[in-house]
Amino acid sequence: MRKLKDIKPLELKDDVLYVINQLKLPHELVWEKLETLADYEKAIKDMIVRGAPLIGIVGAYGFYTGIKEGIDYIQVYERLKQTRPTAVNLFWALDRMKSIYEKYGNDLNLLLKEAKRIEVEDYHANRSIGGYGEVLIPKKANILTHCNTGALATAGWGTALGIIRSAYENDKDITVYVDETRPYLQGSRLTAWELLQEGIPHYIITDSSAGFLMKKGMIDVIVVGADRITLNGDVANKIGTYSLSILAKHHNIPFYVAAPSSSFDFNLESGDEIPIEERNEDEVKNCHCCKVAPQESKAINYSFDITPAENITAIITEKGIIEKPNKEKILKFFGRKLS
Ligand SMILES: CSC[C@@H](O)[C@@H](O)C(=O)COP(=O)(O)O
Repeated sequence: MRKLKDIKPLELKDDVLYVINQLKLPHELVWEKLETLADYEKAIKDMIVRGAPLIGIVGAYGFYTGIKEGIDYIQVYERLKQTRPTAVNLFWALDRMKSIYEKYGNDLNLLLKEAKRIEVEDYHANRSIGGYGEVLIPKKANILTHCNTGALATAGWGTALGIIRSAYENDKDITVYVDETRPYLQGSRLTAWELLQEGIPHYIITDSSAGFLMKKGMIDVIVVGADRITLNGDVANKIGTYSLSILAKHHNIPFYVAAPSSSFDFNLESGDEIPIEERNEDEVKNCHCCKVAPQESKAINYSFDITPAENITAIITEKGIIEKPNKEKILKFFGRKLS
């Protein structure tokens, strides 16, 4: 069994949260101190922290911080809810914090405990997803992944990248093909950085190379994460995931989605109902400080897309695997009734 590093994107010290500034990676490892509710709002909005599970965890600590500042709890809840619209984990975590407040009042100890619990549960969920998922990875495999779903996007280890970590930990002979993931470059900046830390063999590829690599037989399996999964098994994830799922279907390559239960939205029937974040067009026209397009051109910058359930081979959760997901299977899996 190989020994892997434990990368943590956040650390609580003397009641104050420190997070890795993901805008500065891979060139600089800078820790930011989040001291006020406004710091938390900015960190999530500006993507200093990102990744569905991580923004849920940071949101929970943000709720605690807002209450500590003496701000009305509904205001704290609403302000944090407005930071990013697509990943349901943020709303799920804020609902947990709000219900603790409504039950016990502003008991800061209890609120901090709940935020820590959300963090620890996520780490364990990832290890479990890794355990279930790595069984699906052949002994020798070329794996394609999109965006960053690793330690940096979660409380540690990761979801889709957690499966890759677990496969490598279990001595599998794997090579990872990392979509660079335009425009924010979560793949080339963050996933490649994590794989380097672990010594996992990998190649960064341009997003548009994925189809050609599949055609050439260079990809055995695709694993991606999720920002929200609806009752019928549709998945919102980083823009480009939908195209990958079509390519996977065409080339008959297994397409797996890895996500904790906190990514499921039982209130929505299908992916059509998921609010899709549109970010500033400048992110497309400028790559960090470098202008890569005429500034007078308009650009479209949807941050996520929807992959229909029919394109998904299986969803891997911390509770087990849902093969060929649909509403009936998802309700049965979570022990919920049809409404
Ligand atoms: C475990 S992270 C799963 C998803 O959140 C991830 O694939 C993704 O789309 C992240 O988007 P981001 O815009 O970087 O927050």
